[in-house]
Amino acid sequence: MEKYMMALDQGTTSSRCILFDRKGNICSVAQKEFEQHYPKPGWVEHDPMEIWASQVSVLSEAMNKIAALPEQIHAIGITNQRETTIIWDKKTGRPIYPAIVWQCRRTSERIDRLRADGMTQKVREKTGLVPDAYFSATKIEWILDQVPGARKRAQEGELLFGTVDCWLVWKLTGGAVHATDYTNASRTMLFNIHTLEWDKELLEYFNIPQSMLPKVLPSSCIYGKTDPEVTGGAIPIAGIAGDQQAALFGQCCFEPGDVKNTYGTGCFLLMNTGSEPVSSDHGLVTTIAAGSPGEVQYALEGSVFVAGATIQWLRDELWMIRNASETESLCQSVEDTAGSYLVPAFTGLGAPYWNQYARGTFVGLTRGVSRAHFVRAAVESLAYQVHDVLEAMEQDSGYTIEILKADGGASANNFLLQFQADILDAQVDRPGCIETTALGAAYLAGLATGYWKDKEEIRANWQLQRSFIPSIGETKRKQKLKGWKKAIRCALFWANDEEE
Ligand SMILES: Nc1ncnc2c1ncn2[C@@H]1O[C@H](COP(=O)(O)OP(=O)(O)O)[C@@H](O)[C@H]1O
Ligand SMILES: O=P(O)(O)OC[C@H](O)CO
Repeated sequence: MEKYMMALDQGTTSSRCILFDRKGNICSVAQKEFEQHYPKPGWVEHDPMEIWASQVSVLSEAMNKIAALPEQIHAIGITNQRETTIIWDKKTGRPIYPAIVWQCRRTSERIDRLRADGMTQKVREKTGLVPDAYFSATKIEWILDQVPGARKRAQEGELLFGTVDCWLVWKLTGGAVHATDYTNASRTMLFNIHTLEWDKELLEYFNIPQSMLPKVLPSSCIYGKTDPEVTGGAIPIAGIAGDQQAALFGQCCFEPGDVKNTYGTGCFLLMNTGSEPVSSDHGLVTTIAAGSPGEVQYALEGSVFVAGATIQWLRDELWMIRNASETESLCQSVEDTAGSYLVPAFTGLGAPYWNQYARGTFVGLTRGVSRAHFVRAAVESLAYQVHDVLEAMEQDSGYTIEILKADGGASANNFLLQFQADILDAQVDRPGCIETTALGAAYLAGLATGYWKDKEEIRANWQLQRSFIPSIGETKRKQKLKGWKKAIRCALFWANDEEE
């Protein structure tokens, strides 16, 4: 009887379930988009029950598509949008507030206060992170402050916190397991990445009771078994990793210096730095990477908040395109952007700028700018943002990045990857399977349960689909980048009335 490895990939805009075989081939896939809520400018929320319902529905759909039985699922690996914060009642299992999504800016001013309190350096040293509303800590604090009675209930042990992986594990195990993994914990701004423990001083600073936090385990280990009521049989949950660390693993970036970039809702460039954390002087964060059983590895990360989301915006708000893939031929239909640049700083700018008050801008407009030029400027903005992060990464790590491994939904766009190679002056490689996030989660679960023997067996599955080789001269490249840097300067501090 054929056995499969199941990956549950709970992303920002959709929930996916993929069944893989031993070669890493996709045998079945099901995907469901869910609703994004924007209750106020800069706020982003999800309904945790909708996340759960969509995840369970794709789980069944993926199995039904190939008539797979529960006993054919060797194990489950979970990967997820990171930082997104859910707090629920331990007894009823009901969330006490919507999920506050990683993109949400509601706690920006709280971060200003944290900086004024002189906490920046401490946070950096302990957690590896640049203080920002992006991470979970201020989101948890906000819910405990704003939901009537929440802090008291948390102190009395009635409430639980979890990132999305933890929420799914809790639901999948029928409330038996409250746990997360090192990679997700390292995104909360409450976890000490050196001691691998929740940090008491930070918990005290944010007034968050430790009793509401999950147990933290390695990414590749058995967390528990699913409730047969939910999955039709008890299946081991044997891997968890935040989606970007899962993609790093799925791309087989096992050695120090290996780099991948995922082009999804945002763009996330990660470099494996091995068993020692490397700290950044150029606006990157230090984070925990997913390791095979028994090892802890670190990564440097540059997070770009808005990437593929720009393409969705063109489709849903501006009605410039009907679907994302249309952008490729539109971009190719014009020579360039006619001198225009789009900076999609819709929720501020992440790495390497970390400017909470930056906002989107479109500059260089002339009467000759057409829809195709606009769309091309939008697609090019993904590549420029990745360029800025990669430049910082080379400075921090001391490595020259000659090959960038690409994945994620928008990496299907050939124009984008060619432009990326041009603007980086580096080769960009796209693997046969761009679902590397899900694949990484499957690998982690498979290594913990013996479905795959070791990393070497996994590495043999990685296949190149296409390489993109730089094709523009240095003068043109520098000229384009100069325009981009000017555009960035226009976007910085836009939403902060006190800054000039
Ligand atoms: N051919 C394409 N060209 C440009 N962008 C694309 C293309 N296909 C998908 N996208 C963008 O990629 C994103 C979806 O990628 P995915 O990896 O599924 O994201 P996530 O995991 O963040 O939900 C969407 O924002 C979509 O607009
Ligand atoms: O869901 P994605 O792929 O946009 O990833 C979101 C990141 O994990 C946020 O840190």
